[in-house]
Amino acid sequence: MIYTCTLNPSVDYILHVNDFQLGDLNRVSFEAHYPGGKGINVSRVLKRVGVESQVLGFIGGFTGSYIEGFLREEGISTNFIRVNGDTRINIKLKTKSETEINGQGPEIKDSQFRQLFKQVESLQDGDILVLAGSIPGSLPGNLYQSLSKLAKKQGAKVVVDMSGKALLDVVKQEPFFIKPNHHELGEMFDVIIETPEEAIPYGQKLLEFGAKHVVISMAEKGALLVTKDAVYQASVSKGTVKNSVGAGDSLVAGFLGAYVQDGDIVQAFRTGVASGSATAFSLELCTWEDVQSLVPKVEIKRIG
Ligand SMILES: Nc1ncnc2c1ncn2[C@@H]1O[C@H](COP(=O)(O)OP(=O)(O)OP(=O)(O)O)[C@@H](O)[C@H]1O
Ligand SMILES: O=P(O)(O)OC[C@@]1(O)O[C@H](CO)[C@@H](O)[C@@H]1O
Repeated sequence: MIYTCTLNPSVDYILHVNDFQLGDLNRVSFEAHYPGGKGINVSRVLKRVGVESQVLGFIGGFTGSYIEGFLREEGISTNFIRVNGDTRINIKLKTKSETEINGQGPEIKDSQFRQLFKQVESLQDGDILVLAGSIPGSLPGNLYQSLSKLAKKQGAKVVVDMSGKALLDVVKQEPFFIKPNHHELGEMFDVIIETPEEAIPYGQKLLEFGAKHVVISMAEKGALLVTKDAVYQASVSKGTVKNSVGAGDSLVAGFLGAYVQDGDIVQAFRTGVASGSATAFSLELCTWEDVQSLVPKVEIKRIG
């Protein structure tokens, strides 16, 4: 079973404003809201590509109930831990560019935090645990490291999608797959990474530190897959970007979904990249049809 863990879920409130004026009253031309948070997005896309998963994490209040109900309607299994405060609302403002304002999220108490460890302790050999998104301020910063260690002890594979230097400690737990974007990779090593050539040596460092497969996503420039045997580059097809929120999560879901279905890493990479682009070209998360139409258009070449 695949378990996705979102420590700080959100309701994503999407607003399109044609001619946004800071400090003025602006009227929206389009608005929508969806459950959000990286692990939740991964589970929603997995469902669309035909792979079941269970969503773990902390939710609270009316926003938490909305998320739980929405996922239930989509037929996605959840095992949330309830907290006292309200799950956050994250604003995604699309004007000429995209601006995101993410909330802090509710406080998580020790007793609630221990329940999550119990859930991870019950993972079994062959399970996959996806740890994705930011760690709320009330939880220890090294939480992904401890959860990865525990999951590994249970025989589960771990997938991590997080930003910040803490990923350098998490990779010591030998995650099966990590997906920094090129900015996050640069931040980890205090360098600026603009091109695939600049990214490769740092992807290889993450392998040396313990990660098994590293995908470095580079938005419209595609992505790189770095493994111990080879480096692959994927180029993405051109399209009109409608919403890039969740593109990285869709890459993770497409990769995992294809991997659990046929075990081929390069094909998983191709499906992951197609899924990321399919989401970027949609108003919401990608559908199975969107992904299928882009898979043949992803060009992959071995460059190392
Ligand atoms: N403008 C775009 N055109 C085509 N494909 C895109 C575009 N933006 C993103 N993608 C696809 O989505 C994948 C992930 O995008 P990106 O590198 O922006 O991840 P991310 O920073 O984790 O995204 P986010 O945090 O917004 O979910 C890319 O590898 C690519 O396949
Ligand atoms: O604040 P975090 O946890 O880093 O990111 C949360 C978030 O921006 O990530 C998702 C897109 O990847 C959105 O659904 C959600 O609002």
